[in-house]
Amino acid sequence: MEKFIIEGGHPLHGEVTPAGNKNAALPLLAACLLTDEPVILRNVPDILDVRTMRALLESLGVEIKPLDTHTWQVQAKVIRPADLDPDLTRKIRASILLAGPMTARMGELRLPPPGGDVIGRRRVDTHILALTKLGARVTYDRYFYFSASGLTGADILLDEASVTATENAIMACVTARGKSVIRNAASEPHIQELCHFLNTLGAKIENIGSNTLHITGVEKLHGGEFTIGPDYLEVVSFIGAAAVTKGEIWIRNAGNQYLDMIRLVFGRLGVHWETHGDDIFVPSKQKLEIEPDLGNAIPEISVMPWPSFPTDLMSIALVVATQSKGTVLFHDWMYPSRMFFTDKLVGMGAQIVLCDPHRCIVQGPTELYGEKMESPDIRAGMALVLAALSAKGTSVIRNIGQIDRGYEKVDQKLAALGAKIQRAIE
Ligand SMILES: CC(=O)N[C@H]1[C@@H](OP(=O)(O)OP(=O)(O)OC[C@H]2O[C@@H](n3ccc(=O)[nH]c3=O)[C@H](O)[C@@H]2O)O[C@H](CO)[C@@H](O)[C@@H]1O
Ligand SMILES: C=C(OP(=O)(O)O)C(=O)O
Repeated sequence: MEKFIIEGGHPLHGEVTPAGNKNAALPLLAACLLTDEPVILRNVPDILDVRTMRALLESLGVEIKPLDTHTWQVQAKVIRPADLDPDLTRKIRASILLAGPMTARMGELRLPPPGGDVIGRRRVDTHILALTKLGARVTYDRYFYFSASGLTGADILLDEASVTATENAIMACVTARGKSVIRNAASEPHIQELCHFLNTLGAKIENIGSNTLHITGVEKLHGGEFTIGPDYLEVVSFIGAAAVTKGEIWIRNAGNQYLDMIRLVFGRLGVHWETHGDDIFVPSKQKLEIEPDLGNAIPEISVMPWPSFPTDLMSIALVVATQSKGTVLFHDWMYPSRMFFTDKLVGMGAQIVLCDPHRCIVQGPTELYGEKMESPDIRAGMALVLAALSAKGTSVIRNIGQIDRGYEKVDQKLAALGAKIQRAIE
């Protein structure tokens, strides 16, 4: 196991470029199963989850040739519905994304339970609803078994706007016979990217970015090239890191088109940034002050499906709030375990009342002090890094494999910005 040792109190300065979006890279890699021709993917992030997805795809017979660190040639020329290693599927939530393309192309997949962040129950019912609607049979007895003799387009109403279920439904629809409509579809940036990627391979997906997708099935997809967009979660993590250390940074190729709602919410915490083309400048002279609602009411930051504020950024926003003057209520109804890491912030000196598993009140600003902590999940882990960067003294964060799942070389990027951070083996 590895850990980070962080000496806090050093403002970040300089510039940083985000890696490709983890939650786009994973479905795009899975979608390569839909064609037997070569696909070139650029800006593939070098992170643990992507390595796990690579191992899963290779076990199905997919050939993956890195052309350089971030460019892969992927070819699913001859694939087999092999038994997948449960130790691998358990590592990532995105292993469920093999179900749509494998059922579409091979007519079967035996899938051990998917894993991912331990942040509460993670339903797969919506995936089953979508695939069943297209004519697949799904059985579950500790393992999932998906089978089909050809899929037929359908009008699918998702029972919730699940991100990965929408992705599975899209991948299953693009080569299904006839037309499909996916209603109550999620529309996160990675879903939009998956649609654009599939269209470059010959798919016919319309209304991209909306919650009603229209898909006309095509017989076959061909090869192509695609560049994965920047990870907006990493971009905002760096904005947060600059704000809590009172630093001043540039973020290059930040993917500004996806940051509107996030800018609104961070603005309410007193964090502002300038956009220069696709770059971001976070100035050091920020008055971190929480903006109350009308009538001086305590504001609430609540997560919602896209285009609203994403759950994956709540932990980062929460740490920023500990450094802003005022009071704010955070509400994450999606996951029941994402707020428990607040006890670690309280241990560092933050004033937080955890009202229930879904709600907490933060009052700031409070001085934070270095602590020994464990990273419980990817986003809370990164949030603890931010807290440690702004704290007085030295912090130790263990179990950083959680952070490495989704953040590429985060310690090196922070060190280049002037942070005093070291990676060490336990
Ligand atoms: C690999 C990947 O892409 N993972 C992301 C994906 O996970 P994932 O696709 O697993 O998450 P889902 O969108 O399915 O749902 C997240 C949680 O919200 C609940 N829910 C969701 C929508 C809804 O309308 N009603 C509802 O109750 C689900 O039951 C679940 O508990 O999306 C999540 C929500 O943005 C992110 O946290 C994950 O980082
Ligand atoms: C919850 C997350 O990831 P996953 O769905 O892959 O567990 C995340 O990226 O914040």
